[in-house]
Amino acid sequence: MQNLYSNILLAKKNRQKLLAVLIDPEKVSIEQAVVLGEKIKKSPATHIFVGGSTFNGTHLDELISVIKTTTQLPVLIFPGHPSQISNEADGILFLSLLSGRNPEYLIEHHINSVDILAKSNLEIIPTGYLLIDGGKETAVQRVSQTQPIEQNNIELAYKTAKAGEFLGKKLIYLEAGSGANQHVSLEMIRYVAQNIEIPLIVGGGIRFMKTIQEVYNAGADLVVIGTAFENDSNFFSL
Ligand SMILES: CC(C)=CCC/C(C)=C/CC/C(C)=C/CC/C(C)=C/COP(=O)(O)OP(=O)(O)O
Ligand SMILES: O=P(O)(O)OC[C@@H](O)CO
Ligand SMILES: [Mg+2]
Repeated sequence: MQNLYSNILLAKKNRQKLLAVLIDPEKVSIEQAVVLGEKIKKSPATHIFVGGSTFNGTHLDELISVIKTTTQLPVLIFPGHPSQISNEADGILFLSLLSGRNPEYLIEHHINSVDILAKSNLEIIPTGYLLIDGGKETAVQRVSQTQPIEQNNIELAYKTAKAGEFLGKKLIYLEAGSGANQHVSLEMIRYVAQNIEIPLIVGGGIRFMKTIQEVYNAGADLVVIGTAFENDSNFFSL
């Protein structure tokens, strides 16, 4: 029995902020994974997310088991596709792309994941995933063929997140897209965080330690760092 979600809730209750490092399996070899795992172990990260928009699942089990030899941090699958599910992880963010209107990303991939998930020990965490315009076309947008919510449409972001909560999602993830020019605005984070009960994840385009703090202060419970750590594995010690 996993307790990933209850630990996230507990952290929120205690105002303890969480930090996930995103590992893109397409960019990391098995050899590199050992070094990366050691770096993550020394970093302030509390979670490891594994996933990529275009990854096809090759060497995923091995990659995760190698990472797990280096660190005890919980590993959560952050899937772009059902092929990215691995039983070596601890849990999965069962994303539904609520900002878009593509049925594949609202329900189809989920149906196609049932056989593997029903047999797995993964803790499944229903997550409302909202793509917010980050100033350039992102991989998620391209792959999912959906339009992001405009940065200035705070009302729509809020209503989409709240509808997700009413639907029973356990987390809301505001995503500006990997390598976004602009992260989700602090104003949008503040408004959404103040008006939902469930924990809020924010990621995409966050490049500085200072920004992580600002995003926390605006109300994010968990921040995701991908590109900044991919480009510099000493990012957190700067
Ligand atoms: C439910 C299952 C198993 C699959 C569908 C899950 C859904 C709805 C995904 C939403 C759309 C999507 C393609 C999300 C990708 C999330 C992700 C892993 C992002 C990180 O990858 P990037 O870093 O953006 O990709 P690149 O490195 O390829 O640019
Ligand atoms: O790569 P970055 O820009 O840090 O984005 C992380 C994550 O939110 C992408 O899905
Ligand atoms: Mg990436």
